[in-house]
Amino acid sequence: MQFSLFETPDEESVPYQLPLTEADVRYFPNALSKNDADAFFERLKTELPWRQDTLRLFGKQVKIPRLQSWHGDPECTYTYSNLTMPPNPWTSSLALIKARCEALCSPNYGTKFNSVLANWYRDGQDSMSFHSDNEPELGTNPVIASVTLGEARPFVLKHKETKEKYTQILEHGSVLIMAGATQSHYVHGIAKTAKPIGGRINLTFRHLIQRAR
Ligand SMILES: O=C(O)CCC(=O)C(=O)O
Ligand SMILES: [Fe+2]
Repeated sequence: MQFSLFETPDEESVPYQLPLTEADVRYFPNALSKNDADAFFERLKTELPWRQDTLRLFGKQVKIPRLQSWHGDPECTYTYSNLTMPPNPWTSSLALIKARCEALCSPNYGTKFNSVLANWYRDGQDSMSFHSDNEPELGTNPVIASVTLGEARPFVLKHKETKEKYTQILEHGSVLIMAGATQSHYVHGIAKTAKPIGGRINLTFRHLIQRAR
């Protein structure tokens, strides 16, 4: 399969700064062209080694309501909700999308990503509860690039103190960049919906800091 990753010229990917206090969140609606986004969506569904992970909650093993796959440089073992995940290697599509996210980050942050968490929301019953991406490995004020492929879903940011909520619909081919103090002041999540909807793949690119040994 041939990807024309930079089919969308940079100047068309104008970011929208979300009107949030104590946060820095930018939304690029057409970060990937429609053709590339369609092709990546189909390819990632079959290319990634999707796992159904479970969590221990109130003494019971509970299935996480989505499938996941963790990828990155070899040193990027990730601990998430008591799960320790050694990284799967980069695939060609993940590496191409990573390059696109780094290009979008370059004017403001110059972040290079070394890992990505892929989430597959199979239907409206799959979700992600409110959380902050504030694991110690991410360091202070992490830059996180979140890519959406497939069904658009509302992404809700909630201020930790005022509880004020802001919703951004994340569309097919979009990239959302969270930076600055966003993780310190807000939680974010994807709610379930009873509507009959299709699948969505989300990729959150991160830069993990290696702990001194
Ligand atoms: O699916 C999304 O848009 C959010 C994913 C997310 O918050 C995460 O992986 O930490
Ligand atoms: Fe998150």
